[in-house]
Parts: sequence; C-alpha cells; structure tokens
Amino acid sequence: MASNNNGRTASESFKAQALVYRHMYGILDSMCLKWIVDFRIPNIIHNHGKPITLSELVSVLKIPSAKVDSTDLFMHYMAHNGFFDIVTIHDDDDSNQEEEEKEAFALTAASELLIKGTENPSISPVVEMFLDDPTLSSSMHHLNKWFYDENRPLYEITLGKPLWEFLDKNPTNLSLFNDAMASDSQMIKLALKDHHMAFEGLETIVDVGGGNGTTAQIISEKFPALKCIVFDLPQVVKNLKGSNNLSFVGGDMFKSIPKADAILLKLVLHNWSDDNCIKILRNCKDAVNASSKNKNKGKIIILEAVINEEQDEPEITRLKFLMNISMHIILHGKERTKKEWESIFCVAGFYNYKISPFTGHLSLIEVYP
Ligand SMILES: C[S@@+](CC[C@H](N)C(=O)[O-])C[C@H]1O[C@@H](n2cnc3c(N)ncnc32)[C@H](O)[C@@H]1O
Ligand SMILES: O=c1cc(-c2ccc(O)cc2)oc2c(O)c(O)ccc12
Repeated sequence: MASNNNGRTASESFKAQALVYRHMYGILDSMCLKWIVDFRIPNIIHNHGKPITLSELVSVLKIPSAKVDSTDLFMHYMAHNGFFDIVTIHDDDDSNQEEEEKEAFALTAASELLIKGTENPSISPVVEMFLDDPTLSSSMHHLNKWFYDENRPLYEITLGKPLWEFLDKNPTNLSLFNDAMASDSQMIKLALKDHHMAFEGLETIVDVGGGNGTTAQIISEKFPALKCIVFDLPQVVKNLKGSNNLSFVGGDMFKSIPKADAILLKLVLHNWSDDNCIKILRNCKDAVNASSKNKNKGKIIILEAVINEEQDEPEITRLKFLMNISMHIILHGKERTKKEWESIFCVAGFYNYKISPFTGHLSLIEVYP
C-alpha cells in the first residue's frame, strides 16, 4: 500500500484525522446533552406518556418553524448516541380518516435518568452543575494558566479560593453543588439491594463528607435500626434537620470524626491528594477504634471509582480516566487504581480490604484496620 507522511499509509492517516476531529467535536456532545436537559425534553416525552413525534415536540417547545429541522437534526444525533429510541407509530389523521405511519422519539435508560421531579433517580443536576454553573464550567477554559501555576488547583485559580471556601461564600453555587452530589447519591438506591451485607450488623455509621444527607437518608430508611450521622463542614449541615435515626454534625474531617462502628466515604477521597487521604483515613481509623463495640474491628466503606483497564469495558475506563483528569486539575485529587488505593490504605494503617462492583463506575471498598 502507498505511504504518505512519516511512512503512514493513507488509510492510517485518515483514521487518525477522524480521531482528531472526533475529539475536537467532543465539546458538541456536551452541548447537545446540555440542550436536552435545558429544554427538559426527557420530561416532555415522559409527560406525553408515549413516544413523541417531531411535530408534537416542537409544538410543546414552541420552536419557531425555521428551527423545526434543526430540532430533528439534534434529536436524531442524540438518538444515534443512545439518548432516544426512534420508533414507528400509527397516527390517526382525522383529516383523511387514514392511519399514517410516523417516526417518534421514545425514552431510553439514559434519557430516563434525565427526567426531573419524579420519584425515580435523576442525574440532571450533575449535568447542570458540570455544564451550566458558569463559575465551575468556565474554569475548564483556564487549563493553560493552570499548567504554568506552581501548585494551585484550577478551581483555586479561577474561583480565587479553595472550592469549599468559595461554596461557603456563594450559597447559590453551594446549592447547585449539593443538589448535584445528592442526585448522584440517588443512584445508590439501585445498588444497595445487592450490597446490604456491607451494612448488616452495624449499630452506628458516620457518612463523612455526606453533603446534604441524601446517601445517609437512603441508608437510614433501608436500615431503620442503624443510627446514621452525616458529618460535613458546619456551613453545609447548619440548617439540616435529622429524623429518627438520622442526624447531622458539623466539623472538619482533618481534625476529628465522630466515633462509630463504620465510616462511609462517598466521592470524598477522590477530591484529595494521597497525603490528605491518609490524614482522613487515619482519623476514620481513630473514629472506628474509639467505638467501644469495635475492639479494633470497625470498618471504612468507600464508594469511589477503581481504575481497572484490564477488566472494565473501554467506555467505563474512558469515563474513569476523564473523571481522573477532572479531579486532578480542578482539586488536585485523583481517581485511583487498585494498587494506588492499596498503597494509601497501607500507609494509613489498614491491612485488609475488599473491592466489590457497585454502580457502573463506582466500586464498594470495605477497608479494615
Ligand atoms: C464531592 S462531595 C461528596 C458529597 C457526598 N458524599 C456525595 O457523594 O453526595 C465532598 C463533600 O466533602 C465535604 N468536605 C470538604 N471538606 C471537608 C472537611 N474538611 N470536613 C468535612 N467535610 C468536608 C464537602 O462539603 C462535600 O459535601
Ligand atoms: O464535577 C464533579 C463531578 C463529580 C462526580 C459526580 C458523580 C460521580 O458519580 C462521580 C463524580 O464529583 C465532583 C466532586 O467530587 C467535586 O468535589 C467537584 C466536582 C465534581
């Protein structure tokens, strides 16, 4: 086969060109996702009660006639990407008394997760935080500045202070952030039924960095005999009210953590460097050891990603790598491989751990002193 530049075949170069363009256009994937969330298209189809035709959709959205074809284009692209199914429906057209076949858009598992305001889990708030919050999403445009900065995480450069201080001073951003994390926590409902063993036999649990208590509330409802404490920064928990077996305590996990049989850490350690994680984990160890019931038998339950290129589907690895880059730049945190987790557990004084699959991208890690 004929070769062109650098000894590559033309076919290799064309594939490479497509790869470059695919990444360049990636930003439009985010924007199309933002479009279906902003326009509440999943809710519109859900409220419609059946697959929706283009003319019905543009009518609900009051799209000007000049943009009807554009709407079709966007809907087909998102259908191609798995956000909608395209189905054929039989439409009774009153004018000619004939049944007409029409194409309609139906919800898929992905767009169902973007329906807001029903009892089912919705991750729209995560999308909104990531793509809509101007302070957070515009940070990504300052990557070049971050590369030449000595040691400040991106958020500290763009927000002028550490994320948690910024959120403390900006209540609107704090609610957007807490709503996003809470909506992600709703997904654990689906995973808990297969993992109830991890919580059985416990009398007390502290959800460290538990935000507005969504995860702890789900656990407290599933295990009514388990006393659940949500421990987070004072400004995060100050106006939150507990219930029977759920309470809120304000404090700093770098200083000390309330004692309990078990400590839960969901998406907390990925915000921090190894050294900071070791400090948090040592405080967790003190907290479970201080529980009189434990006699050095307490445990830490971690819900986080574990990078595992060999075993995971390529799409899941890609997600974990992107999460890793995001955590690395915005907070100088990281997503970790099994070896990296093991190393921080060991330095923090934990010698036994077990990793089980939890959701698609998060694992459940039980760690024992
Ligand atoms: C990424 S959020 C995770 C929230 C929750 N675990 C979830 O998954 O929905 C990290 C949490 O850590 C809390 N946090 C940050 N620094 C903290 C500290 N020094 N002590 C206690 N909590 C802290 C934040 O306020 C935030 O709620
Ligand atoms: O922008 C994010 C996103 C996440 C996130 C949300 C849901 C998941 O299942 C995984 C990761 O977490 C974040 C986070 O912990 C943070 O402190 C800032 C931003 C984000």
